[in-house]
Amino acid sequence: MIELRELTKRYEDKTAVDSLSFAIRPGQVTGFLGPNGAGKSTTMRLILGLDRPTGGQVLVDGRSYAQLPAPLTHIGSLLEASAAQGGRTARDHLLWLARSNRIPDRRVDQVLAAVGLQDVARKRSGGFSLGMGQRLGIAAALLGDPPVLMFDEPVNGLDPEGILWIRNLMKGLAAEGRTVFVSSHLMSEMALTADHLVVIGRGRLLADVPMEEFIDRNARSYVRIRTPQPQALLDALDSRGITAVRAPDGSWEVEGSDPAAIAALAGAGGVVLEELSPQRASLEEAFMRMTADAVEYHADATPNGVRPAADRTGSATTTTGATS
Ligand SMILES: Nc1ncnc2c1ncn2[C@@H]1O[C@H](COP(=O)(O)OP(=O)(O)OP(=O)(O)O)[C@@H](O)[C@H]1O
Repeated sequence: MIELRELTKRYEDKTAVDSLSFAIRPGQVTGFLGPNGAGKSTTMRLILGLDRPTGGQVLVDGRSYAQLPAPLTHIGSLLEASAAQGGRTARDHLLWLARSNRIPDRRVDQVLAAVGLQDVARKRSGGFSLGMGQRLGIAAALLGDPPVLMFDEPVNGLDPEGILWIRNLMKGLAAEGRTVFVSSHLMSEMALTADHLVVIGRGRLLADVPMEEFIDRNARSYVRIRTPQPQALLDALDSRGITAVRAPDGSWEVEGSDPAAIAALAGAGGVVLEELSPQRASLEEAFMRMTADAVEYHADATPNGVRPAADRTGSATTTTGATS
């Protein structure tokens, strides 16, 4: 378990992490989301003792990182910026880490095999591709067989097979009862991987909820219906006080009713249906809605960055004030 208590980090006049309190629990994958500059990497660095908090504290299995006798056996991590020394072979890099954490040498070959790098174990990591480098970083995280794992943007640079591998790895680690904390900007991937979400914006906690609840609370779900008999459909729905709204593409949308209930009403009214499909909001949609006010860096929506003249008056777009 990782526990943050009123954790705060200020850099001069910038508050990167603002009184964050939450717990990352074992047995599930917890996704860590936030717009650019929200404070995710800073939070992860504080968890690993790479930065000193301005206020509050963070504990890994009840102790601060500095109090952990062999840290890699308590928490394994892959940070975006973490890199092996390019002149060393993959195996030597891991051996060096293992020995400084009292981990037996044989574990090095186990983790190299676990991440699929056994064939290049004796090659210098400087020549590795981005994906191979990520795999080496993950091997290092797994080295101490730790109960807590933390990954910052782990799928960066990985091909589809690598992304699937990471997803299954994380789910597997959580299923073993470990604490898995992962940040990513890839919403579709996060939706497939995480059970729980922690969302921050401008250093502050915005949400700490199960994935399903986050989507349900922050985005719209509805049933989409297509019929050649719209009036008959509206009448059938109206008999139960259900309202359908016409979408621009000619379909009808009903919120707050399940497809089975609508099918039963349509069937009873003899209404022909060409489509009846539940439309579940995406994590991306929910995330955009929740963090709209916490986004510091907005880009113009136009392809060349030049807004249409009509849009150039008033206070619209570009960058909002970044103070918190
Ligand atoms: N060493 C530092 N000195 C000054 N400001 C910093 C430092 N590190 C981070 N910041 C600032 O703190 C804020 C949070 O940065 P951080 O890198 O933690 O965000 P993030 O959520 O990881 O962003 P991204 O998604 O873009 O990686 C940013 O405004 C950043 O500019």
